[in-house]
Amino acid sequence: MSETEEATANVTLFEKIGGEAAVSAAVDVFYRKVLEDYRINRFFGNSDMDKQIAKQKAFFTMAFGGPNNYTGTDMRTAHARFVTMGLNDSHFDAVMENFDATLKELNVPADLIAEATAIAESVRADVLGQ
Ligand code: HEM
Repeated sequence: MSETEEATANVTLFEKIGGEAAVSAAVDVFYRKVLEDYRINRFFGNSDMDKQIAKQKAFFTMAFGGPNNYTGTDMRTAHARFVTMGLNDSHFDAVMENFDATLKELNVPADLIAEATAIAESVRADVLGQ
């Protein structure tokens, strides 16, 4: 390992991506895209988006290795009622497309996008009740 690699080995994705400001900006852009996406926006028809955005910021902050202030529900429980509405892999894929497009738009380097995407992918089975 080079000195630079050693120095960055313990840095969390949260820090590498740019900390609170970057996660906050990314979640705002992400939900703008999700709400414009006809494939998935119906699921958010009854949602309080300010609350949802705040929960999602806390969730991704925790999932990316930042401070854990997430007080929301676990992923399986939180999405169970949407599974009964037909939530499936195609919807999850659409969310991931918006996630990827958001990080690209914010010029997040490709290796960090790959790391963030793997984390988001890791909740697929829980979100879909599989
Ligand atoms: C990377 C995948 C996903 C993550 C990390 C995620 C994360 C979250 C979190 C943290 C919450 C808040 C839970 C709470 O209320 O305590 C939530 C709620 C919700 N999610 Fe997801 N979610 C994902 C995928 C999806 C997908 C694929 C859909 C539908 C297309 C979806 C639709 C919703 C809706 C509608 C709510 C409820 C908002 C409300 O309370 O009204 N999520 N999600």
